[in-house]
Amino acid sequence: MKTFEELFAELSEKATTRPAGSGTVAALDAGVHAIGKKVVEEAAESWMAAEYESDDRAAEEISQLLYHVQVLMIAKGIGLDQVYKHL
Ligand SMILES: N=c1c2ncn([C@@H]3O[C@H](COP(=O)(O)OP(=O)(O)OP(=O)(O)O)[C@@H](O)[C@H]3O)c2ncn1[C@@H]1O[C@H](COP(=O)(O)O)[C@@H](O)[C@H]1O
Repeated sequence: MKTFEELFAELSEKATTRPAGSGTVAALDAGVHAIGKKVVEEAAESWMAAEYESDDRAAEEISQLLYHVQVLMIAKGIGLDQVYKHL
């Protein structure tokens, strides 16, 4: 288990070190357009799971949404503080 901040630190490190086999590196290489499509896809899956599936399934889809949102942030060079200042 990891926190939102811990995942962001892990993904940021992967973006810098670019380890072989990293899905995050592949997603970053695919670009903002492709990452954005994944964000929309996972948002829709979160919505559907919340309406029609168990709370645990909804939580799983939401975790995937948060992951892809973080990848989008890293692709754009947007840090956590830049987002948090708007909360
Ligand atoms: N938390 C996640 C995470 N959540 C979602 N995903 C990706 O998002 C996809 C979402 O699942 P779906 O079932 O919707 O995907 P799919 O449509 O079948 O998959 P694709 O064909 O789109 O890949 C997963 O297949 C993963 O590719 C994640 N990929 C990685 N992480 C974590 O990110 C860290 C770095 O991962 P790597 O960069 O792969 O090392 C690790 O801690 C991982 O646990």
